[in-house]
Amino acid sequence: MTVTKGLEGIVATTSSISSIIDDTLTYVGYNIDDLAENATFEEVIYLLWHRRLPNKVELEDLTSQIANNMEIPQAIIDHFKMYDIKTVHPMAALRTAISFLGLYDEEAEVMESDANYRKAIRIQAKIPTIVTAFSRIRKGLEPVAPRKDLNFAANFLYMLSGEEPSEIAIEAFNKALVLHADHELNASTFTARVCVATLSDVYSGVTSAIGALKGPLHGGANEAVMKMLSEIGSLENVEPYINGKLANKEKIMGFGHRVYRNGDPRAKHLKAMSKKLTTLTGQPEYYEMSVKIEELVTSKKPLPPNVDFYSASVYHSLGIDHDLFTPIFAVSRASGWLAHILEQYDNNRLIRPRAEYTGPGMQTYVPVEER
Ligand SMILES: CC(=O)SCCNC(=O)CCNC(=O)[C@H](O)C(C)(C)COP(=O)(O)OP(=O)(O)OC[C@H]1O[C@@H](n2cnc3c(N)ncnc32)[C@H](O)[C@@H]1OP(=O)(O)O
Ligand SMILES: O=C([O-])CC(=O)C(=O)O
Repeated sequence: MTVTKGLEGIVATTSSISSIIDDTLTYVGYNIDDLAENATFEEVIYLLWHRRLPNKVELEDLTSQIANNMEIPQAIIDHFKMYDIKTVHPMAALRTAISFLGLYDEEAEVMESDANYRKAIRIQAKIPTIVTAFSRIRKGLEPVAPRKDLNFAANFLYMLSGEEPSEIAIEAFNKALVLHADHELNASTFTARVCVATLSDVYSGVTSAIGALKGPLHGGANEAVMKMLSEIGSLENVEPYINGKLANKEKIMGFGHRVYRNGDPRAKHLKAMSKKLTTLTGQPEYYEMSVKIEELVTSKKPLPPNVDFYSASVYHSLGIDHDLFTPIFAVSRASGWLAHILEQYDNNRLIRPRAEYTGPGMQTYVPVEER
């Protein structure tokens, strides 16, 4: 048996959803740069789920299906109100809420592909409502109901703050959603596929994926980047802080990637947005610190920034609480998870690799009294 730690380089499935070839990311053959500049998140959802861009009617249909499904069961709101949620991480709340949501879906256990598609719509539509409701309830505020006249990005920002967001904020948030939507066989997507490959249900697949995204080596890195920026606090402190971390062999969050070797193509878009938004909101120091960290880290190690690095200062500039950064990643990545879940069902085989055993050799059972 040959063990490949972390399954590096192992090709575990075929997929027609997204690809990373020579450091270029495409969704269904469309370069991420093209989509980031031009597409709405709703178009990307359609693209990932249907493997083609929608025409106007198809896009309107998907948009209205999402708008009609954004409300969440009162039980989820009551549940959030029941606990002292100030100490609960929003990713833990989201993981629990998606699982809970499955209890309110009459089709949860129906495995036909049409029913699975309908569940995909419902989950995608309700994720922003869940995240924003949680955020408001823990601040002692009432959740804000979604509005049918706002697009996906605008609705999220509106439900979060209760105020209509600016065009600049909507455009930036939409772009962030587009950039995070899918990423080949990343850890959370793989988790979702492993789960549903047992022919478990869609809610189980998404719940498992949220658990995997939460970790700081994956989606949790964006919150960790913001923690680092806050700890650093000033331009002068960048060098001693980063040098100290590297000397202690600690990881610098938001840097490195399992697949990209010459840089993550999404990072440049977030970097440009970070520059624009931090300037607009009068907090240029967050961008300046980030650039200095990038210069320092890349001068010492072949570790370019990944998608999580500049997204931290982007979300911070949008006035979003730092522990909501990873739930926002989930709001976007749900579209990719759901595409992969549907693809897995379409061509399923149980995913079950092997482990090389390294424990003791054969032993003989000894009764507890004799041990
Ligand atoms: C959306 C996403 O999931 S993007 C990734 C988000 N995660 C992060 O930003 C966390 C920081 N980065 C990392 O931990 C890693 O780079 C990962 C998890 C992204 C990729 O991990 P792997 O491919 O397993 O690389 P691995 O952790 O083995 O690192 C290889 C070498 O580079 C070093 N390295 C990798 N990333 C970093 C980093 N961010 N800071 C410092 N050193 C690093 C490792 O210490 C290791 O060094 P060594 O060979 O001297 O022991
Ligand atoms: O692909 C990965 O390993 C992590 C990543 O960048 C993502 O999920 O967006």
